[in-house]
Amino acid sequence: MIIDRLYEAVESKGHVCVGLDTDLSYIPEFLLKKHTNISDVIFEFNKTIVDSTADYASCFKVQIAYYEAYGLEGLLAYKKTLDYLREKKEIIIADIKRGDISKTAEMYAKGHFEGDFESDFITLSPYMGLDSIEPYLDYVKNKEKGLFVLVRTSNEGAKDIQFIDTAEGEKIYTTVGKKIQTLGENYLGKCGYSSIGGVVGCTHADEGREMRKTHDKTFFLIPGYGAQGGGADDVAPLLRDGNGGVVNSSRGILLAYKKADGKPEEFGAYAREEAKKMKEAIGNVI
Ligand SMILES: O=c1ccn([C@@H]2O[C@H](COP(=O)(O)O)[C@@H](O)[C@H]2O)c(=O)[nH]1
Repeated sequence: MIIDRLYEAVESKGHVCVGLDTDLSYIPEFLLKKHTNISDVIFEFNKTIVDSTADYASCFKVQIAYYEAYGLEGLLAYKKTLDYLREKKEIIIADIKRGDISKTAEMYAKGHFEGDFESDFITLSPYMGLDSIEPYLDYVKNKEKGLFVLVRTSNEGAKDIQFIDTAEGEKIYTTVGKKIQTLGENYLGKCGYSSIGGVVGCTHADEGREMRKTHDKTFFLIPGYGAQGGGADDVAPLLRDGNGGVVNSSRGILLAYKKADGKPEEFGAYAREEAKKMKEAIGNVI
């Protein structure tokens, strides 16, 4: 099961998941000038970030929106980035947040678990129900692939829907979390966690703490660290026995050189330092 690979990567390298949310405005001027096409610019930036942070990262999350935004050139950069990560044997989470009727989901599964855009894990929205997740399950069971389903997201507006009380007297996100854990029990790895994980932001630590208690088999993808205000203390309640989740930081790592007012040529070194600091900060509180 793919979750065993991720669990082992956390054991050996820590919890940091580097987010490759590469907006052109994050890329230093010297790199923008060096190439004539966008795909090469984005890819060289990503390659430097990957090479610089890999020692401290258990996985990389590639947010597809940042690539789709640049059309075909962006998608070419997306593919080159995935190929490079695979070549380096890094674990790839494609943040695609899909959710659709099962026939369409079959095509999303094929598109992101096979071919040009193949990744190890993808993110899904559960809004359309469990039948929208069904088409991915064969890949989870037989093809070493995994899912992270949105449960309690990191954004402020998460409350608008995820906090609505259900007829059973619990919040929608609680119900979703339970359904994901129940479904996931059919896809457990040797590590005790399921290859069907949940997305739980670290910007609301109290709910996270509750969820961790009941979700003993659900591995968490935890966004919200750094740019969204989450820190190591907020992450700790979401982890369990030193494992159980990976923590994403995108802008915090990609833009570390700008925040420090550092030399643009050294953006990789700043990203590395930030990933190292993050790994250590989380390591110190768990
Ligand atoms: O609840 C969620 C789910 C996904 N995200 C994604 O994570 C990163 C966060 O980026 P930062 O720059 O570290 O804030 C981004 O790709 C989001 O789409 C999330 O933030 N919250």
